[in-house]
Amino acid sequence: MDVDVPGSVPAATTATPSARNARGMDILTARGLVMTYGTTRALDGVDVSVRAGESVAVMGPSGSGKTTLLHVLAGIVRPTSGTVALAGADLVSLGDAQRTRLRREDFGFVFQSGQLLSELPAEENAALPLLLGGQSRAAATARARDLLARLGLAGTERRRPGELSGGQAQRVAIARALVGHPKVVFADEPTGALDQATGREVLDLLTSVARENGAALVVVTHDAGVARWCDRTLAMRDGRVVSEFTAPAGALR
Ligand SMILES: Nc1ncnc2c1ncn2[C@@H]1O[C@H](COP(=O)(O)OP(=O)(O)OP(=O)(O)O)[C@@H](O)[C@H]1O
Repeated sequence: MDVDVPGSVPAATTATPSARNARGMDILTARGLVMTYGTTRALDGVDVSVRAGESVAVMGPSGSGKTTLLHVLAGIVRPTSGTVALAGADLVSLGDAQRTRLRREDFGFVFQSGQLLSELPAEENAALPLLLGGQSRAAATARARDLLARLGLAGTERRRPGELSGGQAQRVAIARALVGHPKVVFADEPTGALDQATGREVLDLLTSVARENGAALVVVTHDAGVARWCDRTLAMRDGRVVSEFTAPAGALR
């Protein structure tokens, strides 16, 4: 699809110092990202900064490099060249074990669908990162239940994924992404498998609950209405960020 970002203007003219400092310090900074697959330049010189607690939507046509950018920012793949730093620490040069630990402790992930374990009830699915990290079952499920309630799922904590609607299952996945107090949540088409109304409800919850929990959010989406909930929207084309829209300060979000 084509990007339709209302009022979008070239990136270089939007990021004024006052707007950039509105929410906090840069937590994630990428410079000069290039990613080539054979002759394809999936990323062709991308600079991106994400501030602590900020929500950033990434939009663009199919093949423009959105998922590649998300994976490089999250340390899932190494770029061909360029740097990614989390709170000043260079992700690209870390060893695999350190990058895995950092991903587990500092990042949360929400994918399109199919990420819950079918045999576990909602609260254990949501608590999983804490349980795997060695937290007590009581503390982990208490935190998970709090988040599930905030996401409108009070009363469904003991249901297994097969007993939840698609929108409810994605809300459990959001709880799981946030349960460990990550610095950044990455979401790749988190509403792609949902109808538009349910998808918008889930996006609204994802952005507001991430904000409440102090997590920055980077979300790849085809829903042009996402600018309504995110602080900033980046539009990509041919491996580059071609425009950027910053929501006005004080916008109702
Ligand atoms: N592992 C890979 N091997 C080879 N080429 C790849 C690989 N991953 C991505 N590409 C190519 O890089 C380009 C960008 O892909 P990417 O998945 O990042 O785009 P996208 O904007 O997320 O697309 P979509 O909206 O369709 O998911 C495409 O041309 C794609 O074919």
